[in-house]
Amino acid sequence: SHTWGYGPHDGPSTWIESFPIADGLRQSPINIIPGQTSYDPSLKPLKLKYDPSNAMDILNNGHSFQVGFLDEADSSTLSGGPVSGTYRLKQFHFHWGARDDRGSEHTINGIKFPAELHLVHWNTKYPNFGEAASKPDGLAVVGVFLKGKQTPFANFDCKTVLPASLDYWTYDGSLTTPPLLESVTWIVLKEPISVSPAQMTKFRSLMFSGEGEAPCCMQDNFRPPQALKGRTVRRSFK
Ligand SMILES: COCCCN1C=C(N)c2cc(S(N)(=O)=O)sc2S1(=O)=O
Ligand SMILES: [Zn+2]
Repeated sequence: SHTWGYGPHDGPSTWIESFPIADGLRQSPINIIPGQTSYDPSLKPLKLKYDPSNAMDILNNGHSFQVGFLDEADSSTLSGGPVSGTYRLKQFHFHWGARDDRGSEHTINGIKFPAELHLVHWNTKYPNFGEAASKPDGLAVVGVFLKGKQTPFANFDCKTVLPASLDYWTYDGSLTTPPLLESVTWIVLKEPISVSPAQMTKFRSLMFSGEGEAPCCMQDNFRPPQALKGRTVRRSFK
């Protein structure tokens, strides 16, 4: 089928039919094995600057929901960390499971979290997002695990969404959804943030299906871990 999804007939195992790069050398997500990562003292601290006034819209794109940001200026940016230059925030979105025992895309020692947040940034050395998305250093996505916990969840503001620690793992990877472009420097934070059961229920009440179609709950919208193929995963912390 020309559209891709997460079901039995259009899910991750079928994507290679339309996107041969699915079996490429730097595919994402991956399973992170902390004992097999290498500490790189030359890695700089992550520098994240987010301006809530840049938030523009929220959209159900049929495979997640995403919050879009105005990216005409360097007001919401990522710099430092494993990247050089300045990357602008374009959108953030989530991946989650039908139940709390799965949902994240990256895993740690095979452990899946209930959900994972992706903050997508593009390299301002390129003229726009579309150009950047096809370059090996074009995108930088910050991945944040969500773990279950009874906790009130204030209004969603990028400043409050990040955990206390910005310690991270980093590796060269790809988009985890078609077109699976191998243009992403992945920066996966070690410390998860908390999300309440009510929040997870809200995620699972979203729909893959559109208006007037048979309702199909949006859940299990995650790609399983892909082969490392010789890549090194570096960490910013001892
Ligand atoms: C030219 O545009 C190519 C596609 C653009 N994007 C669509 C996605 N599904 C997508 C998934 C992303 S993820 N799950 O790897 O962070 S980032 C991202 S995205 O960069 O915002
Ligand atoms: Zn994602």
